[in-house]
Amino acid sequence: MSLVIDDVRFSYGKHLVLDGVSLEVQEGTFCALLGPNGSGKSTLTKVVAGVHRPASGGVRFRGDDVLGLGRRAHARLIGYVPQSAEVPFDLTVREAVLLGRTPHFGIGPGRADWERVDEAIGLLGLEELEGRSISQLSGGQAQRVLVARAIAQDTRVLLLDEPTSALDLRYQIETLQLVRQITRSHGITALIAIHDLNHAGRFCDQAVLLHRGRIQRAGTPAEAFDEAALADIYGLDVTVEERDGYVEVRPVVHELELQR
Ligand SMILES: Nc1ncnc2c1ncn2[C@@H]1O[C@H](COP(=O)(O)OP(=O)(O)OP(=O)(O)O)[C@@H](O)[C@H]1O
Repeated sequence: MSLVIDDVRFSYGKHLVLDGVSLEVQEGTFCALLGPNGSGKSTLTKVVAGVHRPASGGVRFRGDDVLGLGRRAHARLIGYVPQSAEVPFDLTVREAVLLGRTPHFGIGPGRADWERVDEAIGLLGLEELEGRSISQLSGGQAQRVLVARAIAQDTRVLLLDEPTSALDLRYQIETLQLVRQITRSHGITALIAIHDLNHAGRFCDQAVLLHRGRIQRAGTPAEAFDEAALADIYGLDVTVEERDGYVEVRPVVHELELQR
């Protein structure tokens, strides 16, 4: 039982961005997508989210084709947290989180929908902001609303595209802990595009390193974070050590020699 990405190729015009990406993520696994800027992480999450249609290859969940699903069925199966989202009209935080419930209800939300909304607002610590207009939120607050919306959507798969990039340290940790916890408690499969190798090493079960649209290494973080491979992919020397049971990656920083 797993999410399978099978030999996906995708181009923007003539620019090939995903060059035969294959990946299997078991149910209940928290998987990190890592790699330098422009390596294809966002594009891969967008393909799985149904935003982009691949030129070839497929995505399956529990053996069923995901990309052929209608919009509503897809949204009941897969939740997606984009890097940022524009909402065409102004909403309160609570209304924005309710948008996550639209694949589940008919004419209007029922009590169970509002319960899920309130639960997600509580999980993301947004209670004090719930009546606030989303146009008045800080970047990090808006990012937490997007995560709450996806959690309220109550899907089997959760895709998160750099959901912690605007969060302060406490909310970064809390959000990653929350996602890890729901993968454990609800058997949800989560795929997160993230830059911080150490956060991935601390919270994720599986790590996938993308470079120029291809997977270079995959496995547990300890397996994937190979010093030579990371140096090659990022163009920077690093050391990898185990600390308190987790892998820790540190850049080797050479002082810049500035020309006078
Ligand atoms: N809408 C677009 N049109 C054309 N090219 C795009 C588009 N979006 C992304 N690209 C290009 O595709 C490549 C992969 O981009 P993508 O956003 O998937 O990378 P990423 O690994 O998520 O990068 P980052 O870490 O900077 O967010 C890049 O070269 C980028 O310039």
